[in-house]
Amino acid sequence: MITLNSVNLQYQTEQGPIDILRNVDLALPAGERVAIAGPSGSGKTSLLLLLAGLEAPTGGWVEFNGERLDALSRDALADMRRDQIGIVFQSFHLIPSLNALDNAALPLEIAGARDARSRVRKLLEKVGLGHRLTHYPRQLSGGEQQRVAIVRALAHRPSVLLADEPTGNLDAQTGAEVASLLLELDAIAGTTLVLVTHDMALANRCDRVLTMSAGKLQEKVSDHV
Ligand SMILES: Nc1ncnc2c1ncn2[C@@H]1O[C@H](COP(=O)(O)OP(=O)(O)OP(=O)(O)O)[C@@H](O)[C@H]1O
Repeated sequence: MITLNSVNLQYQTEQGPIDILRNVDLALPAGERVAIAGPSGSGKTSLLLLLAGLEAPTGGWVEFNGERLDALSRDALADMRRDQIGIVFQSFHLIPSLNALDNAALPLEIAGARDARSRVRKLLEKVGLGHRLTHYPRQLSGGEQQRVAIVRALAHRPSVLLADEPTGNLDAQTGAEVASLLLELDAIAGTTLVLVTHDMALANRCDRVLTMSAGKLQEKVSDHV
């Protein structure tokens, strides 16, 4: 279970402080899939950064399985991120000089897993990239690159997958295929999913849809209202 408790996030700028997140409460039971929609600039990415422990709230606190992140040492927080969290970005963020297999295996290898490459190879085969293992990112389509990125994010079996517009750079059909793979792998692993997306068809495939508006989080009201 992850909780955000009266979380505020404020940035200091030359024009003065700006409030990015305002009094956000959220409880994510293990295995739940939550979509977060909302206009550009409303604070969705900032929310993911807080959940990943990459940003600290300026008010309130984040809890991960009963432990407050602000009570963890820097090393403990880094370990928690490495072991428990996977992230998929809109623009893939693969390393250009590594092939698909090496890209996807990198976090596992850093974590010292002995079976990293065989585990990742199996996952890449599962997402239909068995024939692309030695291809570099520039030789892969956007959809293929995102599939590599999804394998990279899930290979270490994190308890939480954070996805920031994972289909945002893909055409509709490729996006739908990548989304299906992401949801399928997530379901098999039972990973908690927080998915930021503008795509309401994708959002509605999650258990719950929340909307972010000017730094406030709300349960989405029905489309038909
Ligand atoms: N380090 C920072 N310093 C100051 N302002 C920031 C910083 N990071 C983000 N912001 C501002 O915080 C607000 C929320 O940004 P965020 O990226 O969370 O929005 P978003 O909902 O994810 O938007 P999008 O859908 O366009 O990705 C924006 O107005 C952004 O300009």
